[in-house]
Amino acid sequence: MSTTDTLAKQVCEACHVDAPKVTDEELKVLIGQIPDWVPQVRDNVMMLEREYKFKNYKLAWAFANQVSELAEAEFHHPSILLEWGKVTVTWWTHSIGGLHKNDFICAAKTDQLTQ
Ligand SMILES: C[C@H](O)[C@H](O)[C@H]1CNC2=NC(N)=NC(=O)C2=N1
Repeated sequence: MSTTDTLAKQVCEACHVDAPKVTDEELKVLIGQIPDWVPQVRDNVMMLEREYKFKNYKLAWAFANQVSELAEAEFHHPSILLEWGKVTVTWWTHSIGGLHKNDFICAAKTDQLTQ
């Protein structure tokens, strides 16, 4: 079982405003488990982002719906940009303005949707 699988098998914990952001050390370890995801910083908020490519709009739309279902199941919600043949998914934790372990779990779960 890959470390991504391990991460994907975990469930998100309820996140409160004083939940800890991942440390730099944790970031290094966790990002290694989801190698296709890129840390991005926007308005001083660190996020995880990945682009998924599809043959057409309909397939991209169906994937975006699967990600939305995942978000509701985990009650942790990403930004989803749906375009023709492409879906960009961005995870971060609004309540702490940065990255929590939940974001890495959800990124790994998002990857599993394409397998
Ligand atoms: C309003 C609602 O409680 C919040 O948006 C919840 C649910 N979904 C969430 N999703 C994300 N990504 N971060 C949050 O802090 C969060 N909190």
